[in-house]
Amino acid sequence: MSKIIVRGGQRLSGTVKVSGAKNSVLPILAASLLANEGESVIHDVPLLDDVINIQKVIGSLGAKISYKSEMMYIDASQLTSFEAPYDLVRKMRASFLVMGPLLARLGSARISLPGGCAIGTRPIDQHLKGFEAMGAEINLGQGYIEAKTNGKLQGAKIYLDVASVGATENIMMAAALAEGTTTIENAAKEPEIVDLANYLNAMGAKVRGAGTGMIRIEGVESLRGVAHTVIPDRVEAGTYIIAAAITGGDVYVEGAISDHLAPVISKLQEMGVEIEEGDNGLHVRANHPLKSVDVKTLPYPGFPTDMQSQMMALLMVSEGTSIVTETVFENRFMHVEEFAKLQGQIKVEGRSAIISGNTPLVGAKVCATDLRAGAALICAALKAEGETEISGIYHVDRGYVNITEKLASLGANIKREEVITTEVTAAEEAAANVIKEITEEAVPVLTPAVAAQSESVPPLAPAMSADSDSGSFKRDKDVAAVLNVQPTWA
Ligand SMILES: CC(=O)N[C@H]1[C@@H](OP(=O)(O)OP(=O)(O)OC[C@H]2O[C@@H](n3ccc(=O)[nH]c3=O)[C@H](O)[C@@H]2O)O[C@H](CO)[C@@H](O)[C@@H]1O
Ligand SMILES: C=C(OP(=O)(O)O)C(=O)O
Repeated sequence: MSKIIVRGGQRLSGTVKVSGAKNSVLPILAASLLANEGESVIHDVPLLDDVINIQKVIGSLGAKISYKSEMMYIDASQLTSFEAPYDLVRKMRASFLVMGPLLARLGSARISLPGGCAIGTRPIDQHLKGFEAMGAEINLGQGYIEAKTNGKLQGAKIYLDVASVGATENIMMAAALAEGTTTIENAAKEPEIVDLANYLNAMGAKVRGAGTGMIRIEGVESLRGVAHTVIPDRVEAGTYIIAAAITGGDVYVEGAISDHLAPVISKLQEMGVEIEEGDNGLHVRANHPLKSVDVKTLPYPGFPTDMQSQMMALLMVSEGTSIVTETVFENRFMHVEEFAKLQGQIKVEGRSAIISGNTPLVGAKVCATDLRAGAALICAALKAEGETEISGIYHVDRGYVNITEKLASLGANIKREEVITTEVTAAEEAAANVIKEITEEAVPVLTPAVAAQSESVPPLAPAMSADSDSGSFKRDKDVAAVLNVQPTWA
């Protein structure tokens, strides 16, 4: 376990380079499973905990996968298993993205229910609805989802009830090798969807319309491994922009793409932050006081939920009152309690948080309750008076490459310390309880503190064999209901 210690008050200046996007590289690595010939070489791969984890998942399926100097090499010509086991999948949401490729390539997939940040119920009903429309039979039980097809998947017309990023990606990958044409209506439009479509098309797929609400995929016979460079991480870039702004700094965020960050840039400019387009990045300058603004998270091209907590950190020290409304995930305000320990003044009312600005933040011991909450606490700590100690850093390691080194290079007084403890903080317990409430019927639960320490050796995935066809998987309506939980505020 690690903690990050920040002594606030340093104004950031200099250049910081953005790494490849976590949310692009994860589906792209999963899509590599679709190639039955040739090696894929993925460039600008950020070596994050999530990437290491999906590398293990892909390796456990029999593909050859290795990493060197920000490049991932994948040869999926021989797959030996269609099962992604609990020990690997529980750690992150995106591991469920191997379901579509496995189903399309092998006609079978058995995947544990996915983990990820405890920011909401995060059902997967839209993924399953898509697979079923393409002719897959889905069974649920013992915390696993098993999908099977009789022959090839069939192209279908699929309307997503919510514009889910993961469901759009999973269905797009499955449809790439299906027979006939698939349309995804109300598809997610995120830049990571476009990146995945570009990769699939380079592999030989026929995907059109990615980046719009209607994606059309004409199935092809086979796909091959190719080289591809992952887009820069817009959330990492946004986090450094906020870090610069909160310290009244002057920072060049190299690699940041303004189009991908349009709503974040607009809101920051409304607050008085200067953001200028450079040759290959964004130049950020801020002079306090900054003005308050209201923010509402929405699917792309709206304000990203993954930037909500970092924005809230900045609003705490800006002038006036702001309202932040979270519409994507129903439990994404867990950082508010942690901000209160830094003396932030925030009141939560349903889906909105009301932030009283101009608060002098004071350092304290806090805990990252999820990935972006951890990043937001680091931003707040950069402005707080005195020392802030942030635990729960394993969340941050899922999404940020070398965050302490990058911020230190901009002049931040920040360091990382390894700690050996079995203590579970109240915040970690709360985060674990959320996962528990959501999944107690479906998957066993480990508290994050225990989970982070127990690097258990994953069991060997079963080789493909006839007995995988056993009737031990019965559709369990109760579990299905759990998977389809509606947000409490909907
Ligand atoms: C690895 C990755 O790319 N993660 C991103 C992805 O997560 P992820 O793909 O999990 O997020 P989704 O877009 O699927 O979720 C959006 C909303 O749809 C709901 N939903 C989703 C699927 C489903 O089958 N049924 C359903 O109801 C979710 O509960 C949520 O309320 O998009 C989120 C929203 O931009 C980001 O915060 C995550 O960083
Ligand atoms: C919520 C996030 O990630 P995931 O979907 O992998 O949990 C995130 O990147 O902020």
